[in-house]
Amino acid sequence: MATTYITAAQSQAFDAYTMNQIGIPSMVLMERAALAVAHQIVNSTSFDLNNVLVVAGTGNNGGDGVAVARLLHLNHIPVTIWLLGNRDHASEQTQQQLTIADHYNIPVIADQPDMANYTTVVDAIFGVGLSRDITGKFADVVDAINAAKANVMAIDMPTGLGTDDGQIMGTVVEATETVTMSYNKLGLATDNGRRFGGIVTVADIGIYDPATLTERKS
Ligand SMILES: NC(=O)C1=CN([C@@H]2O[C@H](COP(=O)(O)OP(=O)(O)OC[C@H]3O[C@@H](n4cnc5c(N)ncnc54)[C@H](O)[C@@H]3O)[C@@H](O)[C@H]2O)[C@H](O)CC1
Ligand SMILES: [K+]
Repeated sequence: MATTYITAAQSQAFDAYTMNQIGIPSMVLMERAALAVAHQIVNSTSFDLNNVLVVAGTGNNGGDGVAVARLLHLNHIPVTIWLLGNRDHASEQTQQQLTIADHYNIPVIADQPDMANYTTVVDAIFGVGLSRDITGKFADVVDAINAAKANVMAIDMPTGLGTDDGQIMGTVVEATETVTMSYNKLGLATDNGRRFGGIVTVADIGIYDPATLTERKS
């Protein structure tokens, strides 16, 4: 069966269709995404789970990351969330995920930690919402992740890699693995995609392609 590759716009359109036309709540899609990522982190041989750092943006990619942190915590894996930005400016779903994480007393830090303390990093900074070059503080965070020895699991896309064309948008996370939602992404099928996305897993999270009204093909 041929693999389907999509763009960021298609990904966002399929999400919207599944939520708004079919009626699956965004938090359900986010939970299914997080379950797929957590499952891969636990079952892959790539990751030493002694101490995990989830680096989360304030968009829904970050929301996925916060949900992954909670799932790892429930799996008795030590995990810390490094939240990049103001919690009050986070998306509705990400704020809800942070409130949930608070109930489990999962530490949420704002300042860069000593990266040498962590054995695995989860890249939940930007996904298909990346819309411009990464600069300033965000670029410094990407550099810190790449300088660390820990293996990296990227959620949906390695932060900084263009979803549609695999262009490096200022800088890019060097991921060991990527779990991308619903369909593979055109940017992951490029030389940069292979180099910075690492091993790619496509997670079926119940997103439907409105054009074919069928489940994900493969
Ligand atoms: N229900 C759903 O929509 C699901 C989405 N999933 C996950 O959501 C992300 C896409 O989330 P979104 O909030 O649209 O965008 P990001 O989190 O990727 O980016 C956040 C935000 O950041 C801003 N931004 C973009 N580029 C830059 C930059 N270079 N510097 C600073 N800020 C930037 C921009 O405003 C973005 O909106 C998707 O990847 C999935 O991980 C779920 O997985 C499934 C359900
Ligand atoms: K990411």
